[in-house]
Amino acid sequence: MTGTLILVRHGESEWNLKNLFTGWRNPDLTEKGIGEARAAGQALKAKGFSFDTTFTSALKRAQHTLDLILEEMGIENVTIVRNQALNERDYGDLSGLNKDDARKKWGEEQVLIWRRSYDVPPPGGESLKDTAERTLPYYKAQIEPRVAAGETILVAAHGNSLRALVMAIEGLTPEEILKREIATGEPTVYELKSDGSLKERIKL
Ligand SMILES: O=C(O)[C@@H](CO)OP(=O)(O)O
Repeated sequence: MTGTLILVRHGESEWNLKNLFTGWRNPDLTEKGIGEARAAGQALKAKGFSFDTTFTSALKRAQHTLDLILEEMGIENVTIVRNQALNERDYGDLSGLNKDDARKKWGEEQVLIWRRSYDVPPPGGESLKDTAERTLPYYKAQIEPRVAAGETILVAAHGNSLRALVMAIEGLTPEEILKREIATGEPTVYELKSDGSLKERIKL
């Protein structure tokens, strides 16, 4: 038996547009982000998907994206599980700062290390490794068993919480996952085997 896991990053947020470090701060989607979420819903509808359960983070931009996808698909009665284990990585003291201003203050290289190293956290925040250490146990306990049992599950989350999941599902190294940019509002479909391992990755 195979199950289906669909991962989607939220649409463009107000702080993506302003080029601010976001993390656990809580901006909503922009008009463009709303359009991206609706387009994701249309793409999933065109493929005939329906969901046994859906998951999202405790943050507005991901929750709103999920709501818009379900609305576009005409799905009203599905369970929505919201949990902060799926939140974006906490950017600590960088949260709310402009990414270009941060580069001017700390230098290009240091900011790149904070943004795209595996285990160097930004001051007061989480590295990707820290993020994976809270996101993966949640995935293993709450999401993977459902997919392994043959369900179809949609997860609307964030660039770095999804990186943690993709790394585990695709068996990527830290170097490989850090090169993977997860675009806003573009669903990826994974067919998983009954032991949770990857059968096929389909980009919509
Ligand atoms: O600001 C953030 O929270 C994230 C995602 O937008 O940024 P980055 O691309 O640096 O991981």
